[in-house]
Amino acid sequence: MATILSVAGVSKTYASGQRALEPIDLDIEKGEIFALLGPNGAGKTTLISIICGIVTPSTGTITVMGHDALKDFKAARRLIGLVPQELSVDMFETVMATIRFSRRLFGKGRDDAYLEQVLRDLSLWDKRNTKIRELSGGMKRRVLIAKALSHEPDILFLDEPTAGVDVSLRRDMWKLIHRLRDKGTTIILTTHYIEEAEEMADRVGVIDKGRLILVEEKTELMKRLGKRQMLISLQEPMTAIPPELADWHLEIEDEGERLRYIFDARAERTGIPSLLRTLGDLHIGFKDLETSKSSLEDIFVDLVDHDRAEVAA
Ligand SMILES: Nc1ncnc2c1ncn2[C@@H]1O[C@H](COP(=O)(O)OP(=O)(O)OP(=O)(O)O)[C@@H](O)[C@H]1O
Repeated sequence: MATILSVAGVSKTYASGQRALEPIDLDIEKGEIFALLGPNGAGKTTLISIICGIVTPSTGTITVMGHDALKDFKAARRLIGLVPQELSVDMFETVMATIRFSRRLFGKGRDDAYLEQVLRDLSLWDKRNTKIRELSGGMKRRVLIAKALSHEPDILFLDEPTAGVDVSLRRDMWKLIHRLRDKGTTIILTTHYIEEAEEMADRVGVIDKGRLILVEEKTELMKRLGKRQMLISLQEPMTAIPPELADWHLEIEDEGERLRYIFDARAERTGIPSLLRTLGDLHIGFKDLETSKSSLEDIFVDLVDHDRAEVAA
């Protein structure tokens, strides 16, 4: 895969003295969906704003398809579309006028056929002559995406694309983002919703207190750090784990009604058959078994907690 965007040694200390980013190195591959995860104030918006030329970095360089984003700002910026968190449109303009204007700002010639396609893809075509203030919140968000796509960018940044959006609209957005990727757009999004990253991202970056603490393929990450667990609902409550079951490190839950067995999702041998055999030998009856995998959310919380514990130590 070719690198489309390269961030090298980018750090930021705001004029207030607030250190928002420690030096960050990150390469984005052409055609991927990259999700940047992090708690509030971690530095996600700062990083995106630096790449998009809205905030000046304190150190470092950014290269967008061979263009230095600081020295050759216009050329680099033309390759990028940004969907900001906040509404940034003239509410009294129509949808079509807004995106035509935005396209012109980037020095692109008029191309109504392209803009029609963008609006159709976003289910906004019927609203093209509607003033933005008359649209619903979800539609307004789509206009922001249309605006960001108006100049045919190669890379699309979405800062919290579905914050405050209801579940069905969120799912529509996910489909839309997938479609854009299928058409060849590279997508970088920030999100609080881990489910969003789990659903969409090819790769995940985790940022905490201005440091990029991890960048990894999502499926690898989930395999590597994911755990599985089995819940065993007992016929008779248990007060203490019998010594014969010590090897499995079981936990007693629900006042003895359930046993929890946590095991490694990668392990070939899970220990479940021998555990069940031993339960049988001990005449411990169970009503139900339930297994589940940890979600990206569990992994994320573990990672950030672990990172904070290390920084504090
Ligand atoms: N213009 C600014 N001046 C001073 N400090 C700022 C400025 N913008 C952001 N910060 C600080 O920089 C840090 C990182 O903020 P940033 O907005 O990048 O985080 P974030 O990960 O996007 O957070 P959120 O998820 O809440 O949007 C925070 O401590 C924030 O208070």
